[in-house]
Amino acid sequence: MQLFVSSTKFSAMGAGFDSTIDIYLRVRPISSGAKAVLELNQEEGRVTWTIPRHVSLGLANHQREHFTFKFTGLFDMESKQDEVFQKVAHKVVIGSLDGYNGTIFAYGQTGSGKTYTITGGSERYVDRGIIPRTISLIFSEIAERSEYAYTLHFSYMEVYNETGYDLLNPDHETKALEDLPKDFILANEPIIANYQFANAFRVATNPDVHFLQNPAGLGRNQLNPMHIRKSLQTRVLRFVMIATVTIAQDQLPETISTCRFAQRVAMISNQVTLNEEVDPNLLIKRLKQQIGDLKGEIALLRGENENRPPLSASEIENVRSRVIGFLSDKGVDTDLHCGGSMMHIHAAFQILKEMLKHGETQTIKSVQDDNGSQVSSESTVVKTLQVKVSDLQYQLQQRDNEIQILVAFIRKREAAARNTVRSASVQSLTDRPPSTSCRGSRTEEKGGEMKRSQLLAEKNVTPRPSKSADFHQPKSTELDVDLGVAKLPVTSGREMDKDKAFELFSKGNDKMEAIEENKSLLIAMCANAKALGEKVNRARDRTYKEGFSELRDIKKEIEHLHKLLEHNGAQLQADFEVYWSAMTAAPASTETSRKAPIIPRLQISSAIGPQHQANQSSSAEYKPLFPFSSNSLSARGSHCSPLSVSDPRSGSRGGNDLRALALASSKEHSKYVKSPSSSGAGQVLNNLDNLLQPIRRQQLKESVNTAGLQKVPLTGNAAADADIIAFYKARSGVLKKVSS
Ligand SMILES: Nc1ncnc2c1ncn2[C@@H]1O[C@H](COP(=O)(O)OP(=O)(O)OP(=O)(O)O)[C@@H](O)[C@H]1O
Repeated sequence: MQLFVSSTKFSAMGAGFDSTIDIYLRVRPISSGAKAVLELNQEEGRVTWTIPRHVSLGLANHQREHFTFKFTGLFDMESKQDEVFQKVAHKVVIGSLDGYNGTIFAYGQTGSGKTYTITGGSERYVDRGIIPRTISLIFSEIAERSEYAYTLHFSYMEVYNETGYDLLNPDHETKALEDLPKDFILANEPIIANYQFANAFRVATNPDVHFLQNPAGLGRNQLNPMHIRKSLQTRVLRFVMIATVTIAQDQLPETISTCRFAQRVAMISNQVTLNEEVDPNLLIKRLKQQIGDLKGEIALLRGENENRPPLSASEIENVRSRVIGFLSDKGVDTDLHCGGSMMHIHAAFQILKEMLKHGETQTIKSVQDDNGSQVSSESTVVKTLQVKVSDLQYQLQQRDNEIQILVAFIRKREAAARNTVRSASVQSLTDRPPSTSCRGSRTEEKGGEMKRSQLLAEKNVTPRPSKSADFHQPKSTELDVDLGVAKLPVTSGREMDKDKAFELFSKGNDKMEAIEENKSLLIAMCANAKALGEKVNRARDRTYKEGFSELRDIKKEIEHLHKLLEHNGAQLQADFEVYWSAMTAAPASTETSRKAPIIPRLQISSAIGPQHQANQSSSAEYKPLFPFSSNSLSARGSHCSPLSVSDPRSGSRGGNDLRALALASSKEHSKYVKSPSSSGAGQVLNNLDNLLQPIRRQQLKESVNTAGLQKVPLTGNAAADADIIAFYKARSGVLKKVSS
């Protein structure tokens, strides 16, 4: 899928859905001093321009006073970049992630705000345009869509009439469109090095994103419908278009022409289809499965594959209960699923036949008894009763199963308890001479009780005390021993079967009861502790994750702001160099100072921070605030810096040269601006990195564990480790594929 963001409308999101192209109108604020001649009225998506008569008289279109155009939406002079993005681009970007190509295209006369809308203003963060906001949205969306893997290709091109050139290619070679690879829009290699968001691409998961930028100065006359069709074919016609206009008097004809053009574009029908690229292996697997299913169905219909033994009684019962369920269901659409073979189907019909016969007998009986009035109700009652019986049988079976499980469980517990108590009690019983009492000595018994209490106290469990610490006194030491409940014939303690003796001994013994009770308590508490532990872990994971993604987003924003500040700083310094050269080269006449247009820019730029101003006046030891080298800045090319110093819109390459010159000499004069190492943003980023580090480590560890890659040699460096793990995961994927 591709998303083109270019200096133009696209709205339809449904597969195979026909729609017209959405056209938005954006009105640029007029410059101070310019005269607004158009009155803008908006109602129900219609925009009406009212031109005062004295203005319209000067127009070539014969004194029309009203023009009415229809747009999907209007952004007036007050509209902010965020609003434009949310209304125009958000759905297109999300649509591109869902598999629909998307194009956002700004169209309008020179200076009407195409670049401002698409790329954004270069000085204030809030002024960032559709491209940077799109990139942010794509990355935050794919972070949420962990079930998909995305690969992002990014290109940045200028298309001017029939030529285009790659803004990310350092040689900036201009080529005719037909000389560019035919699929240049589809398959540009990821060119990211020069773009300020390059770091973000480390994530390496994204949809194809293509950004097109029309050149400075490209107006309505150069980019007409003919060029659109020839250059970018239907692909570009799947778009959202933003028509940019100004209501200044001198732009009036262009504004009206832009609106007319927009109306024509709005009439183009736009068909959007879902791009689905399926992994060939997955497709083969899916088709094989389909073939298997179809073969099974054919065999079933032909009555083949029935060389299996006849249905067992329980299988027939199963079919019967399904048939009963089917008949008792009141829904008309209910299906009868009686099993996977012809035999099952035959059995179902057989059962139905029996039931029908049975119903007939009942009917005949009923007719004889009652002369017909109860026929249907009686057969219904029979059916209902049959259903109930079958239900009850089923429930009985369930209960039986549960009882079996419980009995097995209790037996297991009893055996465990026997082992514990036997070592403490039975041992003393059998080791003692037969003439002595079977009761243990008080000291031993107390000792045993103490151990149990200590154990339970350590586990923080309140034990149930035994009713009596003593065993019953024996009535006879010769023939039998009174164990309170059971009489145990004694010939010799040593000859007695130990297990049997213990069983009889412990039966009804209140100590045994206490042990059982305390044991259940312990089990319950363990289960509770386990549940609580899991709950705590879940809560902790959730909090960590939420906190982490919030921190990561904030960090992204701060990094961006930081870069923006650096960039603005470099501009400021360059502007200052130009200003300084001009001031030092020319004689300092009052006239020159009055004409110098650069001074207000210095004042604006100094708004970077009051601290900067204070430092400037208090010390001569300043380092550059934004230490771009002249090389690094010129390598960024025209897409990274405005073209001129005094007027960012002038588009003059001369302005660029001036800046390059200024930057070359900026090292010498860099003392006027403060070092970034002490800047607040740098500090905040460091702090955030420190905060994110342990969480990243934890995430890395988790991803290693999840992937079963515990033996992967890691370096301790988060970025390097992430690459190593990605490599190992890819490798194990390939091995799996090869082995399958
Ligand atoms: N909505 C707006 N709010 C504030 N300033 C704006 C707005 N639109 C445009 N501008 C400013 O107006 C000037 C011209 O805008 P921009 O460069 O975007 O025009 P353009 O249509 O791209 O022109 P060209 O076709 O010559 O490249 C710039 O200084 C820009 O910052």
